[in-house]
Amino acid sequence: MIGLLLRVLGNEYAKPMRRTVALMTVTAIVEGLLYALLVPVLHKLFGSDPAEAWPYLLGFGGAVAVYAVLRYLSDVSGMRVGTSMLRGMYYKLGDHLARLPLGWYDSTRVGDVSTMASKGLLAALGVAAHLLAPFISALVTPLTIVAVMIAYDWRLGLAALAAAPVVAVIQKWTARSSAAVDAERHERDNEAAGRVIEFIQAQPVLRAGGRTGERFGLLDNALQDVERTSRRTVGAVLPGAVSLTVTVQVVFTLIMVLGTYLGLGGDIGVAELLSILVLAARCADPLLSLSDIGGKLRGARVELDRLDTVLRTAPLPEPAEPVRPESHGVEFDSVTFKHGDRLVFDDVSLTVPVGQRLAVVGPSGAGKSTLLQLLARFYDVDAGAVRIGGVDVRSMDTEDLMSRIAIVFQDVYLFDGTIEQNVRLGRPDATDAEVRAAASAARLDEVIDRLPDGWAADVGEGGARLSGGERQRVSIARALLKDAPIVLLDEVTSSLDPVNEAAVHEGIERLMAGRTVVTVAHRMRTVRRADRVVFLDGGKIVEEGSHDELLLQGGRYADFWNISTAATASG
Ligand SMILES: Nc1ncnc2c1ncn2[C@@H]1O[C@H](COP(=O)(O)OP(=O)(O)OP(=O)(O)O)[C@@H](O)[C@H]1O
Repeated sequence: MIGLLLRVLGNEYAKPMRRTVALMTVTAIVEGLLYALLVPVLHKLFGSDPAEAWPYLLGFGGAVAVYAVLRYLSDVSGMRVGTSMLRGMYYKLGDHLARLPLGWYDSTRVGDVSTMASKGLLAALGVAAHLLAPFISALVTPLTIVAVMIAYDWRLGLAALAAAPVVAVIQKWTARSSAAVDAERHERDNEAAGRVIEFIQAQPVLRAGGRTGERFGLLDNALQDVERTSRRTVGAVLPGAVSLTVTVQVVFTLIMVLGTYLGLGGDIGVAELLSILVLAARCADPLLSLSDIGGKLRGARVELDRLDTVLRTAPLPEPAEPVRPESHGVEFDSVTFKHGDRLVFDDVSLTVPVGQRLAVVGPSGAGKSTLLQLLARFYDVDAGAVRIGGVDVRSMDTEDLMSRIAIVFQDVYLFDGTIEQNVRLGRPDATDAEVRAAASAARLDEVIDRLPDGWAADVGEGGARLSGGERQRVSIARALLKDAPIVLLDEVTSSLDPVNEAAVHEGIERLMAGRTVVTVAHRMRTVRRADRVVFLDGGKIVEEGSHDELLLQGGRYADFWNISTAATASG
């Protein structure tokens, strides 16, 4: 477990961790010796002169004081290591997430990463701060007591020691039988958490569609799964917990019977027997807590394993000697790309010369958005190359690549902050005048004028306080401020109101001016203004030319537009 923690976090924590474990072990030994001091105390108290117990009682008091100090120090040390690990883990996870390919972030990751950043990291903290000390104490204190018992009366000591292998076997057995269920339980918990988020987010759609019952069903199923796996977890752990309790009770009874036998035979006195029984009882408590601590440690292990898996996910390789392109034409050279088993591009080639506009059209699922994603290196291609200014994007430094591309997606994400902060993300070092110029070019100024707090208006989480068209305008202002030579645009499919539509269109025209542009196009006027159009389907470019040429050809593109325009007209 500690090995896993150190692997996940890095070896810089090895030294403080070793120190903490050593301190906790010494504390546990002192705790065991403390109980051992009860033997002479009881011996003297039941002896001929009970006053002789005083020096031992004072010694006991001193030992309690030493133990208290050690306990304090080891708890503080555990807490310190835990919190510094938590901080380190946050940074490590944050740095790593920032380097993972953007394609890694599909919708299922949100739940995973948020669970990891909360439960996973707290598990790491918990191991050092809360679980390690009781775990070490539960193992070392009884062993120390047994050592004292052996020194005192080897027969009774050995009887107590007999518990050790049985306890070890039970612990191993419980760990093994619960491992699979623990992992499944974790999956189910995550799934249920995801369903709850989905259920909350989908409320407007569900209510509008009157399908709340069905969705409740999905959530119900997930919760029932959680309940089922919880029951299985209890089923897997219970035999171990019961066996542990029974073993401890059996050994205790054995010591009592053996002690009574030895006492009756005159081998040991009442005081000795009483002392041994007190020691045996002190052994039992920490041993019994082992099953509880073991369960918590196993839970922490599952979280740490998942964290480890994410941290081992390789970021896209960075070139040793990055190349900086001189110009900004873009090119797909015999690109083949798969999403899992789905072949999205099969040997696709296209070029967009500097300053030209390419519109990408095709049926749903044809790979239009993926084309933009490959240009921005969300993923690496499986064969062929994507080039910018003749340079393979894999040979470019990622930061450099991203600085040359402005992306406007359909779904705009805004951070919970002011409009100004959100626009400034495009270029954090821009002057106020530049930010305002970009906002006005994106027709965002009229939105700002309407809002009571103007520039300082808070957009809410995800931009919830703005309309879809207004969010688009913020995103266009961001892209304008960035002033990148390449623009990738995923045109909004949902219809905007006429005012927003005109404003968004105007902003986009300004954004595209003089830049190399690749647009996923859904509107006739976007396609008309493009220099060239490609029609994607079945992993290939099936038609290519200007809008007018393609319409004249009367092929797939013409059919596609006739159907879409008829649908728009009738809608
Ligand atoms: N993250 C992903 N994991 C697996 N498959 C994916 C992923 N993203 C997209 N796909 C698949 O790749 C194919 C192309 O998807 P893409 O989103 O590029 O299509 P599109 O032409 O933009 O579709 P639409 O017009 O509906 O947005 C689809 O079959 C889709 O199911």
